[in-house]
Parts: sequence; C-alpha cells; structure tokens
Amino acid sequence: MPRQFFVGGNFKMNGVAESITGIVNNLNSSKLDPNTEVVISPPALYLTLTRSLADPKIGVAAQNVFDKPNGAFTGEISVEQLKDAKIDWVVIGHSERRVILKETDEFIARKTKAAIDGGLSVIFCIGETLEEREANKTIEVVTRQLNAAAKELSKEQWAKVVIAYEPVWAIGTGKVATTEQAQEVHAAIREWLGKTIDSHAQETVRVIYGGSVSEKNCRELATQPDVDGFLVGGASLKPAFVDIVNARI
Ligand SMILES: O=C(CO)COP(=O)(O)O
Repeated sequence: MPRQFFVGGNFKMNGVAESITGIVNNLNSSKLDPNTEVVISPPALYLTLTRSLADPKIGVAAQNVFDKPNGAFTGEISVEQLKDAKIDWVVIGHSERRVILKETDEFIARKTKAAIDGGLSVIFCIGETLEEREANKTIEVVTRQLNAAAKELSKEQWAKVVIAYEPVWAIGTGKVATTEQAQEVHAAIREWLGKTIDSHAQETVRVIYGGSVSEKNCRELATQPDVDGFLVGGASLKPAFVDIVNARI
C-alpha cells in the first residue's frame, strides 16, 4: 500500500494573528495536491485561530505537549487541552527542544506516548548534529532516539506516528541534505521499523525529511523511495510552501 505523501509546516516561534491569517488564507485559496496530507503548526497562542480558519482538509499541529494529564506545570499544555481546541496533531522532539531546552529522549518518548494515548497523532522528530555526522554516528543517534519511543509505544501506536528526520546541521542553514544522504538515513529508519516494530510499520509509517527544504529542492528529494514528505520550517511561512505541498505533481 503506497504511503500518503505528507507535508508539515512548522512555523516555529514566528508570526502573529495577522500574518498567520494571511498564510492560512493563502493555503485555503491554493490548489493543493489532493494526494498530499498537509498539517500546519503555528505557535500555541494561534492554534485555535488557525483551526478556525484552515480548510478542514488541512491538519493543525501543536509544536509541543506535556507528558502529564494536568496539574502544577506552569506554562505547559496538556493533551486534553489540545483535543479540547480541536487540535489533532503535535510535533514532538524537535531538535530545537532537544538542544535548546535539553529535552531527553525519555521525556520525548513519554510525551509521545501521552499524546497518542490521548488521541493525538505525532510528528516525531529525530536527527543528528553536525559533530555526530562527522563522527559517523548518524544512524547510531537516530536509532537511539527511535528506541526510546519504541520502549513506550505499542506496535499498533506507530500508526499514529509520522517520523521526521531532520539533520540538525540542515535546519535553518540553507544546507539541505543531498538526496543520497536523505535516502540513506530514511532507508535505515525504515529498516529499523521492520526490525524493531513489525513489517506493517515498516511498510506504512511515513518518514519525512526536514532541514532547509525549499521549492527548489523538494522535487528531487521527493523522488527518493523512502522520502514520504517534508517537515518545512522557514519556507512554510511563504507562499512557496504550496509548491512544496505540490512537489509530486
Ligand atoms: O526545523 C525544521 C522543521 O521542523 C526545518 O526548518 P527549515 O526548513 O527552516 O530548515
């Protein structure tokens, strides 16, 4: 069964109500490939605005969620609160939270479990730093990150996961991974899925690429057999995001 192409737009800490309204209105009025699943992720403050404006076929994701159901966790947002806001997706484990906010593999795995248990789908981010790549540790690092999630999730729960491979050295740098680099790691992730989860997960879980994706490089990357889509940062704030969504038409 072919895996549905998936394009996520991670706005990160960018935009205000007016600009985010413009982005969503542009998406709503654009011709989007009906065979591509599109999910956009605004800052938390604008989740309900984005959900209220976006065409129902466009998914909306939070950029984070806490692992506890409720309580004295100042500043955090719970799975229940996202569901209450009609938000069905959440990005978890982004390298900016792993590196800047020091989120551990185990904490990220617990958040992923809590999100899926609560009915959310998860864009699960993994990826190596330049130092780790140069030390030939890329596969070791992404495997470690995935293994932490495998300890928490049931085999069936991987149906609610989209894995985003985002080499840290490609994020926000303009240095996109080559098609060979992306395909190599995506194939290794797919092999990990078969060995660690099961053959169904190996065939069906989408593995998407993130890191300086643009309208100029997306088409070539999309030709790779194990590249099932993209998680787009900077370019998701621009009209060219539509071209990335339509990378396969
Ligand atoms: O971090 C990313 C998406 O989550 C990628 O960001 P850029 O597309 O700006 O490199």
